Amino acid sequence: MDGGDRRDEIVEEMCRASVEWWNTFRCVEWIVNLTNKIRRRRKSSTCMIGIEKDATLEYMIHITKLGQTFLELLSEALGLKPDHPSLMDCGKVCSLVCHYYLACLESELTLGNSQHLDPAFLTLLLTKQIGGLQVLHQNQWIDVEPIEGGLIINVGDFLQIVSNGKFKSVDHRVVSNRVGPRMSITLFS
Ligand SMILES: O=C(O)CCC(=O)C(=O)O
Ligand SMILES: [Fe+2]
Repeated sequence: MDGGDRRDEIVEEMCRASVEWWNTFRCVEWIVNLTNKIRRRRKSSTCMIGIEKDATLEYMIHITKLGQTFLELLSEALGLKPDHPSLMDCGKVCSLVCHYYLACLESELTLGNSQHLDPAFLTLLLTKQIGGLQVLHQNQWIDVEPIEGGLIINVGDFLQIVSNGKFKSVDHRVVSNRVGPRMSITLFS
């Protein structure tokens, strides 16, 4: 993803998102292509506690690149050059976190993940089918529906700082579900 023909349009949408205080983005179809590519190479991978090590490493490489492309687009949305160093140095260090939320019969009594902001530039979140993520927008919790084969990208604290508050760190939480388990893989970049 580099925005291709739609690059200008995407940058404009990002500007609008910051003005309207939506700091959650959806990146569709990216995962479908990547999963197919990784699957073709699966045979050579080594299993580590049920997680395929090679596939995980390959996923990290691609998603880190995607995070950097996203930062380029955000730079442009801030009126900077896409390779502006202050933003390009961000996103070089990242960590991958996997969450496993059990189904909960009394889901109204608890949360999967309580209200918080992410201490990162961007959070790139992969989750399938089961919802639960909510973002706080104008004092209301809004459901962020998972997109099959897509990613949810949230602005974190550091991006809020380097953008002088133009992009806002997303206040979010994960509610519990009666169905499950729900899994998510988060890259903090
Ligand atoms: O599991 C999710 O959907 C969100 C996880 C999250 O907010 C986090 O890892 O910081
Ligand atoms: Fe988070």
